[in-house]
Amino acid sequence: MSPHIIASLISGNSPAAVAESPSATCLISMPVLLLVGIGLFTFIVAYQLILYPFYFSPLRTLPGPPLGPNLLIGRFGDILNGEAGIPQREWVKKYGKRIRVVGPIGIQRVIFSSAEALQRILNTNWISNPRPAFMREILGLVTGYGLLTVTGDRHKQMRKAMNPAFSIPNLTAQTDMYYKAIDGLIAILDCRVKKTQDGSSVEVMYEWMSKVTLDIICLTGLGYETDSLHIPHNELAEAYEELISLQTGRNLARFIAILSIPGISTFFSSEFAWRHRNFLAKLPLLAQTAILLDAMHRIKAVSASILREKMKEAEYLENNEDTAAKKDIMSLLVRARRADQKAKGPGGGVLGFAPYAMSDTEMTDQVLTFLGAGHETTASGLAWTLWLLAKDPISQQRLREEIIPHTTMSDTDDLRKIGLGYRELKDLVWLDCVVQESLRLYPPVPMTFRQAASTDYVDGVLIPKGTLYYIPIRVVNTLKDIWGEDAEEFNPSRWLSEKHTSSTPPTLTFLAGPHACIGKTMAIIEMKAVIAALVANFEFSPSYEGQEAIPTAAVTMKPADGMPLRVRKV
Ligand code: HEM
Repeated sequence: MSPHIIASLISGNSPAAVAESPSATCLISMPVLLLVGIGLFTFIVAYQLILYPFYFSPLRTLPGPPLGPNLLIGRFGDILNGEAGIPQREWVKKYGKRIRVVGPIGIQRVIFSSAEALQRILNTNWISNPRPAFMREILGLVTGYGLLTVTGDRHKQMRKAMNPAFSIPNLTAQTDMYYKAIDGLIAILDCRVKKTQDGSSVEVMYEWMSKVTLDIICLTGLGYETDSLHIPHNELAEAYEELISLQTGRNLARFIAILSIPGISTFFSSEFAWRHRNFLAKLPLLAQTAILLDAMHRIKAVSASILREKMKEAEYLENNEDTAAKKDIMSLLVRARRADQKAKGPGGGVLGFAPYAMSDTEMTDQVLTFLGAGHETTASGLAWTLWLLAKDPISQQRLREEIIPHTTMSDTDDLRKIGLGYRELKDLVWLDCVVQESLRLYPPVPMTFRQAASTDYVDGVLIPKGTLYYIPIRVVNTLKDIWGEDAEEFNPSRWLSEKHTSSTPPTLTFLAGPHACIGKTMAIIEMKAVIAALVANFEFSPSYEGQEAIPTAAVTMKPADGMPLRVRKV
């Protein structure tokens, strides 16, 4: 129906008369168009928020929590205000292992927690269930567009190129590199404890863990000395501190909303955006983005310079046949790339196709990925382990008794040095039980997402293309039918039983399938080395009566209060 006819119906004039009077057409048709627009908008909103999820979606028959008091945000409020993974755990307990949750603006998430369903999503059909775009955009901005953001064939190639650098022989060769930072931390804590009158000091343990893990990952991953334990103003340490301070659930929700604007992540990655960050900071909602851009710019500059150094070094080693080659992961990758290029010749891969070799940009992105993926996760894992030991003095003492025979007392100070290698750390049974149990109960990455790229049947449920899967890492790690009635309690002894000493631990802490954490073994060995040295020298207890842990999660699950603990020399 043309606007003239609508206008004539309203005004009572003939359509022709209305058509001849442009001002009348304009006056009358505008409110009508406005009404039609409002009607259409209301319909779209109602369809998205209510009609589709509750009357048309094939997922509507799945059990799950009711929509909640606020139509616009769905159950998102519970997730934002609750402890990481806990609202989901309660829903799984109440509604079962296949549930649907309606989140903000009617977006549906499906939570599967059976082994079969997760196997299908993460392993068998991993290519059709990639990380969703919003997640790749966020990870790309803070950890570079490396292994964490690619999928399919590109991921397969990149992972194949990187796997050798994470092999057991390489990790074994690296273990002694941990101890410079670990010994530094022990000496600092000792000094702080000695300064107090009662021989005990309250230390914000997450901060110390963040520093020691940054120093270790920089040295083992990049061959770069940060020494953030002694030099708090180290440029990399400062930039990461800023990034970590941005990690709150609310900021994450804000970033997801902003990054859903098409093209915005390319803009944020540009030099132009960084140069105009002060202007961006003044715009509503973008203040945090400006801080993020600035921190990432500084981290990228350091990463690029590290890579340049590595390339020079690799060239020098080739020409001088030096045997003292560096053992850090980045040096190994750079040397492997040169060897590969040399063997196949320029453009001379199989059947004339260019062989796969990471570009310089991809290599810089891997530097960022190691720093982003390997630093905070391990720091969180360590802080939670110390917390659990502080609450369980018997397990803590048992651990000390296991470790002390493997230590030596230093001649210069009264500190115990451990210096244990890969194999010895792996063989300490109670240490293994404690670390595995802590990673089960407080997984540093409590959940992740996948998105169905095509329609599929999972666990008998028709999953439409585009459906978001919430991968419930913390929920699966504490399922009572797998772990027993004490599934939500800290009980390291459970790892002594035969059932749990099989080579495949049934936790999802490092995920499963082709995207499972490449740094798993490295992280576990590093955690063991740090915990062993700390517990051999110090006793940890809660810093005040009635202290509770407050896990907060954006990407990693950290203690909201930084985990203050009382530290006393043993
Ligand atoms: C306790 C410490 C750690 C935990 C709990 C952890 C956990 C995880 C999880 C859950 C994922 C899968 C994320 C997803 O697909 O959505 C992952 C992937 C990854 N992690 Fe870790 N991680 C830890 C330490 C490390 C370390 C030390 C490194 C490297 C130096 C590292 C490098 C990576 C990389 C590169 C990926 C992407 C793997 C791929 O997609 O192929 N992580 N990690």
